[in-house]
Amino acid sequence: MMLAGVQIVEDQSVTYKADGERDTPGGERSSPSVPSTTTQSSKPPTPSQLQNRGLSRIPDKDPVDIQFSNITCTVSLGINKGSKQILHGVNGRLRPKQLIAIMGPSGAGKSTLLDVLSGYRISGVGGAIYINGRGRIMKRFKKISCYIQQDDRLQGLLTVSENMALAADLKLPTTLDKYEKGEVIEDILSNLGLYEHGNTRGAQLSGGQRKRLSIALELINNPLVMFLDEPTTGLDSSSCSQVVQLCQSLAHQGRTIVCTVHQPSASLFALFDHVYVLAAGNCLYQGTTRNLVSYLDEAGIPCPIYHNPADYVIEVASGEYGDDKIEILTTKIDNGKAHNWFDDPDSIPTMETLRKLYPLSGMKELDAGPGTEETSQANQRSVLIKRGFLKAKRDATLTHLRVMVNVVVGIMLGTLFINAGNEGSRVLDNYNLLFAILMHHMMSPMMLTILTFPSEMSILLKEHFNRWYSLGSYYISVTVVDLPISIFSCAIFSVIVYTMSSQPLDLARFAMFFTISIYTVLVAQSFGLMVGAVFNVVNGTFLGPTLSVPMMMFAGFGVTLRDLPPYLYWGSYVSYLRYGLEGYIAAIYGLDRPTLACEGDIYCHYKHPKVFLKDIAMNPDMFWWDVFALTVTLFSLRTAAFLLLKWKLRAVR
Ligand SMILES: Nc1ncnc2c1ncn2[C@@H]1O[C@H](COP(=O)(O)OP(=O)(O)OP(=O)(O)O)[C@@H](O)[C@H]1O
Repeated sequence: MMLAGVQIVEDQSVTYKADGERDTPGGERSSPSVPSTTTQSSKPPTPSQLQNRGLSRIPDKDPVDIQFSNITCTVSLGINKGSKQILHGVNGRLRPKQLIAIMGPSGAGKSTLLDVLSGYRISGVGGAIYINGRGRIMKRFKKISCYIQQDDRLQGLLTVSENMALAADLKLPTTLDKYEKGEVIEDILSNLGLYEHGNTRGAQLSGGQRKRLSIALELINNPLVMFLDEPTTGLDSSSCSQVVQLCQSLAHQGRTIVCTVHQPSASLFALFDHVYVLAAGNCLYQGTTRNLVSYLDEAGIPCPIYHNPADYVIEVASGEYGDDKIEILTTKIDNGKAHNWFDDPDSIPTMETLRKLYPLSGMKELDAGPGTEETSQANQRSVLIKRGFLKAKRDATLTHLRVMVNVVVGIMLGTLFINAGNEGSRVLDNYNLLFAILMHHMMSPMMLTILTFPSEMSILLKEHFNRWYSLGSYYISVTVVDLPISIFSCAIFSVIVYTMSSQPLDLARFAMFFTISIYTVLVAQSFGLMVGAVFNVVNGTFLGPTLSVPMMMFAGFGVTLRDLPPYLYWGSYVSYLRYGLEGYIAAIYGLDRPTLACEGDIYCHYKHPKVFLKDIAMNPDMFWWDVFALTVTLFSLRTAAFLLLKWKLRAVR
């Protein structure tokens, strides 16, 4: 069988032809200038090779046939800017045991179609998707499918083996013991050529290895349908063919594998069984890879000899040969309704036949189980906590730098305000120190969260969509993992600054001081989480500090609470910094602190703490009220951050 300039021979290997006519068996010659590219590495595996290479866990469930009809996708362009339709009622059929490429020029809607088919995109989507003849039920479909997005969202701090082991703990039934899970992991890693890289961290893998690890992670629960967005982007030709050959062997084992590809080389193109070509949201062709050239011929847009048909069809789709050609092809394929270019189109079962072939009773097992995820919430939490601590141990920013910053800032503030805590003439200095401590506890955890959470967010989106865990389990684990690190860094900072600045050496006062410090850290972090969950790094970095300014204004530091205009007094109730500052004052100057010592004979206005407290209009007896207000703020912000995360997980789709 010939594609233009590319021959697909019996064993599906690819050779270029120097010249000559199409479909003339035996008439092919190799050109010295265009050498034969049939090499072992580009050769797709033969059936026996496949048996050796494929995963030993061949899917034991029914293969999946996907049909979609009249799919539209419309996105809003913003307030008063109208909307844009990306997909214009496309139709198609994705047959099982096939590797299917969705192709088209940039902006044609490939990723959008994949998002819709995988169920990732839900807003603005119209049309119908049928799975084995029945309307797609998302909960059921998610159990048999996975979506691997273009950017590899991997845990860079964990090694390949750790990534796999933790994924196995989340995705395989808890009834399997570690040896059984280990066998699954070994099988996948060996087949994907990653076994030797088991001890390499995710961040240190090459592009091709990262892509293979992304696939390996999703293969753990043996999905029947895999959607891959641009799995070859950014890879060299050898890595590209490795990844596509891998997809091909997985497909031929009984899975339905759909990939978007940009502009595959002829040899890569030949590895796909089926192609679905899009142009500006319309279908130009669907059928076997081999039939593409004949299709173009028949449509009167023949592919020139020596031209890679994949390149040619993309040139046509991008309108290089005129928009009328796009229209001709869209009409010819009936926007994806026609199946004439499939192999043996008459044997393609109808929806009714499929329903009979795969009766509803077969879904019983699939529908069993209470949750969407594979394992219980308790198991998800414990695995995520384990993963969180492993990451925290190695995280240079969130853990090591954070502890270092607390030590360094503690020493700096301690040096700057040395002995200010017990000196009657330096009460105002000490007041400044307490405010500076409050600022430190507010800014560093908030900014750290705003800067680091958006990258976590993309992993959360992928893993949550692919049913690794629920948002609740994730959120609890994040909170649990962070708590000891926050307590540890806050404790170090507090001890350093408290002792260096000579605050009263009284355990009760230190405990009060530390309680307010840790509350401030946790509240600021929750605020950062809220901002980080909704905004990207750039907007978050701007909004976090900007939104914190009113909190500082209402803390009672620059303008005392007494001097706040009555119409702005409400601000002091919502500012957690007000409770923080009041709490610090209660810890240091409350509890009937005796008169302070004054150095020399100078006049010490504030050597009587009561005078100072009166001037700053703060009541030292409000400590427990402050703690209560901070507790309420903490729980409110944590709940708000959770709800915003939940909203975001849906809103991005
Ligand atoms: N949320 C959105 N808002 C506005 N336009 C969008 C949105 N999402 C996608 N588009 C537009 O829809 C078109 C199709 O996008 P899509 O990402 O599906 O294309 P693609 O074929 O995958 O392109 P590429 O190969 O470059 O990734 C593009 O013009 C894109 O700008």
